[in-house]
Amino acid sequence: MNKFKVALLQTDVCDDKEKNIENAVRLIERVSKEGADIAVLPEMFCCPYNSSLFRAYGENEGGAAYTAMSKAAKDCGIYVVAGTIPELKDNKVYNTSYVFNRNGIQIAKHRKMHLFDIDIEGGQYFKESDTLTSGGDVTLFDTEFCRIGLAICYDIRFPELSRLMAAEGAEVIIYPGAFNMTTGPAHWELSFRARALDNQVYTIGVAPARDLEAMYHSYGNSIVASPWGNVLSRMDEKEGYIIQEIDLDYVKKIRNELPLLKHIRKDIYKLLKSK
Ligand SMILES: O=C(O)CCC(=O)C(=O)O
Repeated sequence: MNKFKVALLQTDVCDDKEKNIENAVRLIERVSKEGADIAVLPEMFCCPYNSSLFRAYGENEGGAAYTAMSKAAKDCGIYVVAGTIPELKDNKVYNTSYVFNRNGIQIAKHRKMHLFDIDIEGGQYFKESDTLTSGGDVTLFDTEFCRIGLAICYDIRFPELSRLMAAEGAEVIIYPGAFNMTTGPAHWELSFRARALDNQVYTIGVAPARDLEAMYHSYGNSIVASPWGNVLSRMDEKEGYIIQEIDLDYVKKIRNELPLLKHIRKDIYKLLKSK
């Protein structure tokens, strides 16, 4: 099985958690009927992207959003990368992505590792660390197709993380994300292309649709970049979805023709996990 289809669900996110969940389920059902194998939701798909709201919209593992995503995966027989959900645990809040297999069983969980604390003059300010706690694990999961790496938005800016995932066998890396109107136009596509090119993987980014009434303006532009570094699919800012075929033979072809990963000089430098 060298090919599979991934659906990027660029959802509208409103201030009603239940409506956001229903909307996600509706789109999962739709893309599963169109033959998608994996459905990917955006970062904070059930919660407005606003630090002060994460706790109020949060839930323990097994809460309403979690359960609905697991059920949708099982009902539709599709993998669901459940964007991210604010996860409550021991009085902390994490920005967490869960993955469910075709039976609705959780097979992976990534807590955002790099918190998005930025202050760009005349542009975007955001401080996730006001309310969020960072995760500490590199996350990969296996499907019948290939091994897939999972990270969240700002995590893409740290090339060591994607290189670790490629070294551990990832051929695809998925990033639920939500860049903004300052950094999105400047760095979103570039980051997805760069991580894809460096590691000779497919990179997939899924963002919420843009809502100009919201406090945070998502850039949208959900994207798939190829192991050659070009863009295969890219949306605009509106709600919708795309289904992109992923060809794993192409990963092998690129890695054979331009063997970057074999040419790493491990005798001179090494990337080490510190735990
Ligand atoms: O890295 C960026 O510019 C945006 C990151 C972001 O929005 C996030 O991590 O949620």
